Amino acid sequence: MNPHRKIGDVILKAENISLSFGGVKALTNISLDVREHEICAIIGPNGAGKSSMLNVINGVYHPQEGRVSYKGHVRDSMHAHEAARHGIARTFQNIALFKGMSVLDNIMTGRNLKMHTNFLQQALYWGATQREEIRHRRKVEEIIDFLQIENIRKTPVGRLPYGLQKRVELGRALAAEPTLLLLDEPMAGMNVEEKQDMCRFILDVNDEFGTTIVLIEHDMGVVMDISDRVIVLDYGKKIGDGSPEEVRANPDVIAAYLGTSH
Ligand SMILES: Nc1ncnc2c1ncn2[C@@H]1O[C@H](COP(=O)(O)OP(=O)(O)OP(=O)(O)O)[C@@H](O)[C@H]1O
Repeated sequence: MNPHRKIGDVILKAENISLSFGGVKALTNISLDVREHEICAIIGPNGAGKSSMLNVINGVYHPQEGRVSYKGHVRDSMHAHEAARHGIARTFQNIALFKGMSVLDNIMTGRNLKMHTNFLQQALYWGATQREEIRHRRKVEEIIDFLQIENIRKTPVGRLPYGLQKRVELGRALAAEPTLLLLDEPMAGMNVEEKQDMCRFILDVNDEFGTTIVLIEHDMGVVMDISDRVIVLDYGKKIGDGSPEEVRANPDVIAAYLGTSH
């Protein structure tokens, strides 16, 4: 990791978040901070509430209690499209790409929020629309270079191996030029080599673009290797929060998570 990386101020603050689905308490009184430029992992056994927490952060779920502030602004209720507009992008546990579309076109869909011209403007101002299109294409090509997927840019995503599909999904999230990138199990189902590649890309995104990253990951080796900080959930409660070394030595975490054959 780049020794000159500088972790900044708190960019995202969740305070006393509680979320239930009917009788199921998915999250109980969770508070957490994420600092600018850091890589923060959320770990915990199945059903611990990790995905729910990510969904609260990007406005998909609305907690019954607590509040979230992002870049200093408190949000009582924020919707997913607003989160995206404010620079929060995410990938999903199950790949959510258009399988019949090419890699290039899939990544281009990540630019949607950046497109300023509407249908009428497109009809009236053809030149401006063309220039905007060229600008977006250039950005997408940069991402394709960055992720080293030039050779498959025209390939329909459904024909790619799983590891590459995950990389394309990362590309689509990057196309939105996010400040905060949420990754839900970016390495699930990958072989060792694919995991190493993905780790490198995550570290490079953080390093080169300064993107703050919150990720959910089950692979402990990966989590401990790439994270600045690890937050541990168990049965919807926070039981650990600290550096990888601190979390590794936390008895509650060992009992709840690391001690199990997860
Ligand atoms: N939309 C929903 N409707 C009802 N219950 C839900 C919903 N989403 C999550 N839950 C419940 O909330 C709890 C936390 O689930 P969540 O998916 O957040 O856990 P997780 O830590 O991400 O699990 P996993 O590692 O298996 O993905 C579980 O008991 C789950 O069944």
